[in-house]
Formats: sequence, C-alpha cells, structure tokens
Amino acid sequence: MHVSLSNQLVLERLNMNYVQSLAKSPNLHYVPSIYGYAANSTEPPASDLQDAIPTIDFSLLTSADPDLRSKMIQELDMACKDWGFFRVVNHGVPESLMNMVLEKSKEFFDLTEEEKKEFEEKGRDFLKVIVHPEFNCPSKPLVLLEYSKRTREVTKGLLSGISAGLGLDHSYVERALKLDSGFQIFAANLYPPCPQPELAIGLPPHSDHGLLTLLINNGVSGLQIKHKGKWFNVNNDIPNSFLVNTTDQLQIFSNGKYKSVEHHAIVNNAVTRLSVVVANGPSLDAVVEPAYKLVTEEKCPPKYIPMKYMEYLEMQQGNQIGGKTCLDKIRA
Ligand SMILES: O=C(O)CCC(=O)C(=O)O
Ligand SMILES: [Fe+2]
Repeated sequence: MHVSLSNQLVLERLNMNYVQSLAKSPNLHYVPSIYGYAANSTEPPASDLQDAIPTIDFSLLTSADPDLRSKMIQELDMACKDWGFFRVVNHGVPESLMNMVLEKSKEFFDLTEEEKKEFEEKGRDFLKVIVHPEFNCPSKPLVLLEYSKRTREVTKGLLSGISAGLGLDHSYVERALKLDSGFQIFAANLYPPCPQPELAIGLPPHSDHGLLTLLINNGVSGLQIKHKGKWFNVNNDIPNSFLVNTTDQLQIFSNGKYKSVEHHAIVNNAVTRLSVVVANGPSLDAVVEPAYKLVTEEKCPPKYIPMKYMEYLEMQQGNQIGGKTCLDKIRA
C-alpha cells in the first residue's frame, strides 16, 4: 500500500490540511497505512532518459523564417505523437515572473489555516484556482493574473503549431475550441519530505483533462511520465523552461494521434518539492470531437463521441483519479 502525499487533488478526498500537518509532525517516522494508495508492484522502477525528452524552441515556432517554423512544427508534432510530453524553451515568459509565481505559491502554503479559509469559503479547493475566463482568485494577486495571461499566450502559440502539425489551418484549434474563452486552472502542489518515500506517492497516476498543461517546479525532481509502458523520471529541468504534457481533449481532437500522457509525482525523504501547474483547456461550452479533417468514414472513423468540455469535466469529477477512465467512457 502506498499513501498519497501531495496537497492538491488528493485533498479533495482527504482532510485538506492533513498532509501538511502530518509532514510537520515530530513523530512522523513512518507512513500511516489508513490513507492507502495501491501501487502496481509488478512495474519496474522508473528510468532516467532525460535527454530523450523533446525540447521545443518556442521562438522558432513563431519565427518569420518559414523553414525554421516548419521544422519546429514537425518536431512539435513528433513530440506530441511519440511522447505527449516536451520542454518548451525561449517562450518569452520572464524568468523573474516564473520565480515569483513559485515564491508566492510557497508563501501560500505557509499561511495560517485561518488565512487559507478565505479560499475555502468560495467553494473551491484552496490550492486550485480558476484563472480564466474568469479570474476567481479571492485576493487577485497581479503576479498570478500576469502568469495566467502569459501562459495562455504560450499555450495559444503551441496549439497553433499543433494545429499546423495536424495538417489544419494554424488557427483551427483556436477557433474550433474557442480558446479566447478557454478554461484555465492554476494549481500548486506541495510535496513535503516523507520518511518512507518508497511506500508513498505524491500524486497518483492520472492524465490531465484539458489540452496542454504547463508545469514548473522548484528544481526538485519528482515528476514521472509513462512512455511506451514504462515510467521515466523527468529530472531537474533546463532553467526557465516549461514542462508541457498533452492531455485528454487533445487526444480526442486529434482522434487519438496524440495521446494524453499518464503521469504521477513521487516524493523523497529529504526536501520539499513544489510544482506549479497551469492546465489549459477549451472553452467550457466548446463541443470537442475529432477534427473533421482527421476522420474519414472508412479508413479513419472518429474514435470519440462529441462532448462539451464542461460535461467531460463533470464526468471526470465523479470519477476516482487514476488512469484514463474518462477517455475510455467516450470511445465511439
Ligand atoms: O507535481 C507534479 O509534478 C505533477 C502535478 C500534476 O500532474 C497535476 O497537478 O496535474
Ligand atoms: Fe497532472
């Protein structure tokens, strides 16, 4: 049995402050078994294949030189197809802003329980904030507002490249999925040190529901992705880069050409890990279905039924985290 020790999604099921106070407890020498997480013990340990993870140079993706641009579009297409995971460099989001977001997120976890209540009263998980199309954060920090805007721009640029890589007009995804009112969630995950990391899991395996998720962290490793049936460590990142994964709605839209990558977070017994995630999805009222150009009646029939993104989210909420069970539910 493994225990889930992150402070994000799992908190929807555990007592919200349980993990942090548990981690701070002077008597914590072992992982209590009551919050069990059943790991697949037949799986081999994760490997390091850091260099293989593709790197996308965002500045080339938007370059005025058509050759450079089309080469990067091709690399992006391969990255989505083969990995569902890549780094993004030269994206134009200032390093100072990224560091500030990490710093402010860390400060959030240091707030008193009383101060954190402000977030709970609004009926939200206090570590997860909807930032677009409405900015729902109670205290409206400018840094978060700016980060939300800048990461949306990067997402739009990547999706324009992805649209072209799928053989569609570069603005097709933007128009079809109404990205101007795209649903964006900001989340911070804190993983305190754990005395028995081999018995624990930070965040259980799952795929994300939107189109692209952008992740940064405080330099402590812990993210692992599943690639060709095996887990891989995503070690400390190239400074100032984003880790990006393709998610459920992109798998649907691309009719399965791109896979929503399964990932999880592990913990360690020495240092606290912090990750900051921006999940970027279609508009809540956009109907997501395989792009018409990617399907043909005989050779390539649609693999998924059309569904409003909002309805997909509702379906996912009623589901236990783990695997890709929601995608399985909407197969055509
Ligand atoms: O903390 C991480 O590295 C993973 C976080 C994650 O997968 C998520 O928030 O959906
Ligand atoms: Fe995730």
